[in-house]
Amino acid sequence: MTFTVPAVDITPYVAGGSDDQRRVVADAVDAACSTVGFMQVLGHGIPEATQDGLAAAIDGFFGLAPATKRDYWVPGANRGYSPPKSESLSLSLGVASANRMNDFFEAFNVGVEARSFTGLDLDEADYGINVWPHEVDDFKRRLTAYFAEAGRVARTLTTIFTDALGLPHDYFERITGHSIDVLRMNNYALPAGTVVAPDADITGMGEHTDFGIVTVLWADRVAGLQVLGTDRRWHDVQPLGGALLVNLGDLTARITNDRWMSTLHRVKPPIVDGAVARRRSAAYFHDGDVDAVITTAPQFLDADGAWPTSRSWCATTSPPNWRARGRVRRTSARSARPRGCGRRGRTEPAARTGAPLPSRVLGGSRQWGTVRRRAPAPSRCPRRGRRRCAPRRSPPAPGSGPAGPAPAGRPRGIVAPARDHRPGPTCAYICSICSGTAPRRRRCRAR
Ligand SMILES: O=C(O)CCC(=O)C(=O)O
Ligand SMILES: [Fe+2]
Repeated sequence: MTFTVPAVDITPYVAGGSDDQRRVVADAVDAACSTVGFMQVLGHGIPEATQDGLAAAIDGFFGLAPATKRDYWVPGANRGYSPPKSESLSLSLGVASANRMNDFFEAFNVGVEARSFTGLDLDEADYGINVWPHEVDDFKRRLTAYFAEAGRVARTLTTIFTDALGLPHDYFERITGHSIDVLRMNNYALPAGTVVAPDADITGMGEHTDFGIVTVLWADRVAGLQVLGTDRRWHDVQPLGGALLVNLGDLTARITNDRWMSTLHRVKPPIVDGAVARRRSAAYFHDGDVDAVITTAPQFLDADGAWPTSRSWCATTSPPNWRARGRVRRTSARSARPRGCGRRGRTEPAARTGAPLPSRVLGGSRQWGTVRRRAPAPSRCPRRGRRRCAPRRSPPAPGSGPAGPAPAGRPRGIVAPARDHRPGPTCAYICSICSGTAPRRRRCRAR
């Protein structure tokens, strides 16, 4: 099976188009979101000059001396600089990374501030306050210009989503009036002169799902981004010329009862001649209002109240991206659940009833460290009622692993409360760590 990230030209929504043209776009988006969770978006209308301005701002900042960059580190806030190895995104899945190393990317974040919504009495701590390095020419203007364009694209996409999903036309407007939107610029580079062994296991950014509504990703056409396919394999993805990559976050998966996919992805740079090619990206996260309540839209609840993807929860052979499968072949899938599955006969409360998920659990300072300390990853998988499979235990390299205090400085993401623990991708992910090192049954007791 070949893996492709479908290309969708959204011009009819950007520059005007007939109803028929828009329908074609909405159908293509529906297909991409149901089968891959990622798409290549063409016709987005962001001027090249604005993208060049973004690239110049990225180069300007990351080219500063390390000590200068650290002046813009705002621990505890989703703003400013995030130094290399200060974060480990696989912790968003409640586990340490397979190689026990933090991610080597460095990042800089800017975003919407609470104070820009006058009269709403929002808490600055839920949003963050931007810092603007004065050492970089035109930094604020360039980023503000790109931010506005990326936000426009994100909102255009949610308009397409309402058409594609048959939702009320103001569905997303109602939960994004003061959306916590953040632009995170990532720089994947090792210090000059670093020689990397050909078989070194280094992680640019650990595997994770995004947790908001939709992410608009500008990236260099350089290898490194990998997306997990339903075949359980990681696939290299680079943007097509002129395209932005777009992926869905966990909130959209929740709204659609996993009809649309929030897909695992990571950045693993290829090592060529002992070196890693520098790569830049800028992810615009459209995450929704801090006080929005995210529920499964009624049309995505099963008529009989059953959880449509229950097979995949426990199917020992189901791929991490289990959701589309379970949905598409709902009836037969259910009867084909494997024997001995601890989930058998149970129902999934949230999806069944559409129980609301307060997006406040996504908000706050959005610090991995902070959130993790408050809500440690459950040691039991609450939906299965069994112990979670444990990641491989080996002592971390000195000063490198996420053992010890959770890393402060992870400015995005949630560790959801137990009721939101998502056994599909999470458990599949953990098992993918276990696999290959020991018989799965011994290592992975949840299966
Ligand atoms: O750098 C990339 O291509 C991916 C970035 C990403 O996934 C993120 O920032 O969440
Ligand atoms: Fe991501």
